[in-house]
Amino acid sequence: MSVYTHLSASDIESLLSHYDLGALYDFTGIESGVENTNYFIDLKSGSTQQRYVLTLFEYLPEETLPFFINFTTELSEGGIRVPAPIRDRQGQALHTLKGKPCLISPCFSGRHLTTISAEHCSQVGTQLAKLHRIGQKSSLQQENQRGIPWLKLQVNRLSSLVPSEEAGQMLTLWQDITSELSTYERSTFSQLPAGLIHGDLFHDNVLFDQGKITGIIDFYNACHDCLLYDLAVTVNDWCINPDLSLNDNRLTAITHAYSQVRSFTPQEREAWPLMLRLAAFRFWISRIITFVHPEQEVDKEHKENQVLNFKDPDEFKKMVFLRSQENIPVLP
Ligand SMILES: Nc1ncnc2c1ncn2[C@@H]1O[C@H](COP(=O)(O)OP(=O)(O)OP(=O)(O)O)[C@@H](O)[C@H]1O
Ligand SMILES: N[C@@H](CCO)C(=O)O
Repeated sequence: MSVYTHLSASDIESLLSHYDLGALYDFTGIESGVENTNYFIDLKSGSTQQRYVLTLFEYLPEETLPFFINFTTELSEGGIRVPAPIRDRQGQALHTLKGKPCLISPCFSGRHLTTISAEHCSQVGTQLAKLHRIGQKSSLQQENQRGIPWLKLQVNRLSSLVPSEEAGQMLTLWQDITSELSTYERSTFSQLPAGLIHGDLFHDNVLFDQGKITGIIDFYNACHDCLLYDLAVTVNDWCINPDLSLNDNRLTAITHAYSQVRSFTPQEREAWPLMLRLAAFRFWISRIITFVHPEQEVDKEHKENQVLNFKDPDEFKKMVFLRSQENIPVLP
């Protein structure tokens, strides 16, 4: 279970003393999740009971959190259902508990999907495009911490840590991607629409209740980057067959719904196949670092926190190969 920092009722009550949300009635550690400690906290105010999510940040430094607080607040004000943190009596969202930064957020009903349909993908496409429209207008700043320079650094570091056959595959795939990128560099890529993106819109970060999206969570990879990259990350998780190839129906549903809100540019259509490979490569590398070589994470302070929910890096290695071989449908 991914509760790395254990809290008592009095720990939570000391935090709640800054807010007017009600009295602690119950609390439960949340088992899913990888990086942070999350608790459901049930509060009672008069005869009303309300559930919130308390997140303790195990790795993210405190100074990075205002961006996530402000971005989710902008999105929420723009009508997207995201967990904009709740502010205390002084208007402050960020607190510290047991030496770790923490936030209280609204809790959405429902669960993430275990079976994904084209209709679900259509809803996600619409919400992602709306999120991007807000993200394009935002003046908030946040670099992609896992962009091209990071990938380059990690490929170099990991090639001496992973088995030699895998190191060879990693270098070859990376060279293929970067050489294709360099041919695009001046024209296509520099002209791709960019803005703030979610960065990790896997299906376990979207909650559904009775077939409808109730909330998009986990903005801790949000940053400024190409909007198309965010769609590629999303498609590589939502629109795949069991063999990881692209599922045509779901892909059509997500891309058409997206394009109803924000039209794709000719440069985006051209860059799409490469973007799918780049997005798959990014998660291959981050999964190796998180799950196979966690000692490579920059923050050494928390290395006693063994990662509890394993995600297989090899799925994404296989996907990078597949995306360069399969026929990629043109964007609408
Ligand atoms: N606002 C929310 N409303 C309802 N449930 C939530 C909310 N935030 C988190 N959860 C629940 O907590 C689980 C873990 O949250 P999350 O995915 O943010 O974990 P994490 O460890 O912070 O991130 P990651 O898994 O990407 O490392 C979710 O799968 C969901 O079940
Ligand atoms: N969504 C990521 C984990 C959290 O960033 C993955 O599946 O590798």
